[in-house]
Amino acid sequence: MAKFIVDGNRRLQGEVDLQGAKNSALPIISATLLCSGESVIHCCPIISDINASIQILRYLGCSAKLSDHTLIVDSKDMNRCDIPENLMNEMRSSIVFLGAIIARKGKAKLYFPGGCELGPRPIDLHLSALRKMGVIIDERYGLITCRVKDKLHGAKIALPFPSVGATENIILSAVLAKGTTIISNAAREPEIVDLCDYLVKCGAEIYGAGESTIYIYGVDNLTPTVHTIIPDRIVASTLMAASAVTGGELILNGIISSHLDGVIPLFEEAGCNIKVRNSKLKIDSPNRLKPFKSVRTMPYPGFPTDAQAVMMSVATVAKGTTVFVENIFESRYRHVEDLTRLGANIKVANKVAVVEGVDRLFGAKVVAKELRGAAALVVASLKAEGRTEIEGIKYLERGYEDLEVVLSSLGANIRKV
Ligand SMILES: CC(=O)N[C@H]1[C@@H](OP(=O)(O)OP(=O)(O)OC[C@H]2O[C@@H](n3ccc(=O)[nH]c3=O)[C@H](O)[C@@H]2O)O[C@H](CO)[C@@H](O)[C@@H]1O
Ligand SMILES: C=C(OP(=O)(O)O)C(=O)O
Repeated sequence: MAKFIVDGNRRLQGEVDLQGAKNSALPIISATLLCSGESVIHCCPIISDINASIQILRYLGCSAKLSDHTLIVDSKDMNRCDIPENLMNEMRSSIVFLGAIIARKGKAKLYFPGGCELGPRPIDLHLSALRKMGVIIDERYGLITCRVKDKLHGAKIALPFPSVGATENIILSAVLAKGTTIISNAAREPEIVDLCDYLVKCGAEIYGAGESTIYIYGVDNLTPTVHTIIPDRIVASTLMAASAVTGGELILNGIISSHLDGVIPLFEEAGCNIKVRNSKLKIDSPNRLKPFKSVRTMPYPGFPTDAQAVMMSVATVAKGTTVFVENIFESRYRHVEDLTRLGANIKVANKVAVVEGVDRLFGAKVVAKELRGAAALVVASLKAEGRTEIEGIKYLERGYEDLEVVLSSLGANIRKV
């Protein structure tokens, strides 16, 4: 089992290029099933979730080749409409193959998805929307069997919560459905916009992506295209957090600053000086950070739940108290126990965590339990005095490409063993 060894308390300094967004690449990869032929996806991050998606594409009969961050998918020979349990278990995003397979084949047989445990992650909103669009669904023994009686048809779908995955599955099924689909209370994340941009380039008719109401007019077919994945705003937040805890100076290349609107003001509250020019962001951090006023996770454009854990690592060494409220997932404080092991002072009660900043953190052996919790441990370990060993790196590798190499290039003493 791979682990990180980190000798902390070194100031980070330097410049890095941002990787492509995992949460954008994954639904776009499943969307390649909708255009029979060769799609070219640039800036694809090299991470284990992308590898899992490639395995699913190949199982379905498509060819998929990832080389130098460009993924070429040819879906013309797609000849299956099922995904086996082991591949579904690899990641949460396996579920966004559902909408695309149904749209392309009129039937699908999938298991419930796996992925990081953050509390219950039902897919009831995905399934009830598909039912409204004419899909007959049987759920038994963890298997979801779907078939379309006649043709997939558009529908008016009001989501009770702006679920990212449900919005993506509805879009994927609606682009080739007969008639109009209107999604109200749709998720507004930049990754939804990127998926829609890709589909529109393929010939889909989608209006309102990035807003709460999305209109999709079904078309007869889509043609493959070339697309570049947007930069990863959560990796950007993680690197900013890593730099901030060490009092460092970091330049991030390739950002879209509006995607960081929920995050940048918090770093400024903490006393960091941030300058943005075009796609470059520079963050200079003081030796001692101030606490955040509060960190409350919300659907986009609010503060992203995926950046909560790394911001908590920043708060552990601020001079004062920060209150966190996790509003999206029931169990997204699993990193707290290990941060405490490094010397952090954190109390959790249900969705609230209160972090009293401490003067120093100290290296220890810790075990990551999920993706962003793993990133939070890496951030804290960079500040900790002495050696930290972080197990559970496989979770980190779901979403971060060569994080230890990136951090080493900034002066961190971190290695994978
Ligand atoms: C691959 C990907 O893009 N993952 C992101 C996506 O996950 P994901 O798409 O799974 O997240 P959702 O937006 O669907 O989930 C948010 C909340 O809605 C609930 N819910 C969701 C669907 C449903 O059918 N029923 C239901 O109750 C979930 O349990 C959760 O409490 O958005 C999350 C919220 O921004 C991010 O943390 C994940 O990184
Ligand atoms: C929770 C995440 O991903 P997933 O939905 O794929 O588990 C994440 O990216 O932080």
